[in-house]
Amino acid sequence: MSVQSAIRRRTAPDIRARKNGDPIVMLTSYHAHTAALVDRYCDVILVGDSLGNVMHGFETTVPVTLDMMILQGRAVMRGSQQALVVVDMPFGSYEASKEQAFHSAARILKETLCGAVKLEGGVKMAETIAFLSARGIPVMGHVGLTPQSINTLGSFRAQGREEGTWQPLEDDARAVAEAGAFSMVIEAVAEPLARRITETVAIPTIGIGASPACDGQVLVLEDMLGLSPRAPKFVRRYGELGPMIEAAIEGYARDVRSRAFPGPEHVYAMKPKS
Ligand SMILES: Nc1nc(=O)c2c([nH]1)NC[C@@H]1CN(c3ccc(C(=O)N[C@@H](CCC(=O)O)C(=O)O)cc3)CN21
Ligand SMILES: CC(C)C(=O)C(=O)O
Ligand SMILES: [Mg+2]
Repeated sequence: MSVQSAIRRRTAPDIRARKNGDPIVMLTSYHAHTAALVDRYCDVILVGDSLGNVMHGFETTVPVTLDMMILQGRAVMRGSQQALVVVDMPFGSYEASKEQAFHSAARILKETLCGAVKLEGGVKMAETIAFLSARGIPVMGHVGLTPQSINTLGSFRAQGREEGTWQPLEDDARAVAEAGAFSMVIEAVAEPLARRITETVAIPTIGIGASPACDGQVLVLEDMLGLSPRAPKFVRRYGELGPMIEAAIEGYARDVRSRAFPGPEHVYAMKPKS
C-alpha cells in the first residue's frame, strides 16, 4: 500500500460526530497548492462557489457552473490528503428538482472523488437534502445569508438582526438537520440566533459571520490572506498577501527593465565539448 493511501481521509460521519466537541476548522481552497497547505491544519476544505468572485472576478456566485466546480474540486483533491473535501453545488444545478440535484451531485462525487457536497437553502431544500442523503451523497447545508439568492434578496445583508425575524431562519436550520445533512454552514446571522440554532440542532454548525457560538468556523482563504480587494466585515485578516505579491511583481518588473534579472545563476551555459 502506498504511503498516501494509508492516510485515511476525514469523512462526513467524522465531522457529524464533532457536535459539541473541538471546534471544526474549515477554509476554502480552489487549487492544488493552497489545498496542500490548508490540508495540514484544517478538518474540512470547501471548494466554494466563491471561486466565481475570487478566481473569475464575477460580482456574485450566480454565473458559476457545475463544470467550473468539478475542475477546481479535482485540483483540490489532488492537492490534499487528510481533510474532508466539500464541493459547493452552484446556482442552477440543484434547485429545479431532487432528481436534478442527484444528477449534479453524483457528477461532483464521481468526477472529483470528494466526500460531500454543499447546497444553499433550508425548508425549501429539505426534501432534496433527504433524497441525496438517502442515496449515498453526504450533504452540508447552508442557511442564513444564501448568496446564490442575491437577485431575490437584493443585497448581501446579515440575517436575524431585527426582532421577530428569527422564526423562518430557525425553521430552515431545523429542516436541514432533520433532512439528514451531516452539518451546516450558518452565514451572516446575529450572534444570539446562531447560538440558538447551534443549541437546538443535532448536527454541527459551521459559522461565517455567525459568532463563536457555532461548532466550527469557515472563511474564504483569499479573504483571510489579505488577497481580496474587498472582504466582508466578518473576515479577520491573518496575512497581507496583496501588498506582498505587489512588491514582488514590482521588483521583477524593475529588474527586467534594468537587466538585473536574469542573473548569472539563471542562465544556461554551453556544455563542454565531449
Ligand atoms: N471573497 C468572498 N468572500 C465571501 O465571504 C463570500 C464570497 N466571496 N462570495 C460568496 C459569498 C458572498 N458573501 C458575502 C458578500 C458580501 C458581504 C458584504 O458585503 N457584507 C457587508 C454588508 C453587511 C450588511 O449590510 O449587513 C459587510 O460589511 O460585511 C457579505 C457576505 C460571503 N461569500
Ligand atoms: C463562504 C462559504 C461558506 C461558501 O459557501 C463559499 O466559499 O462559496
Ligand atoms: Mg458558497
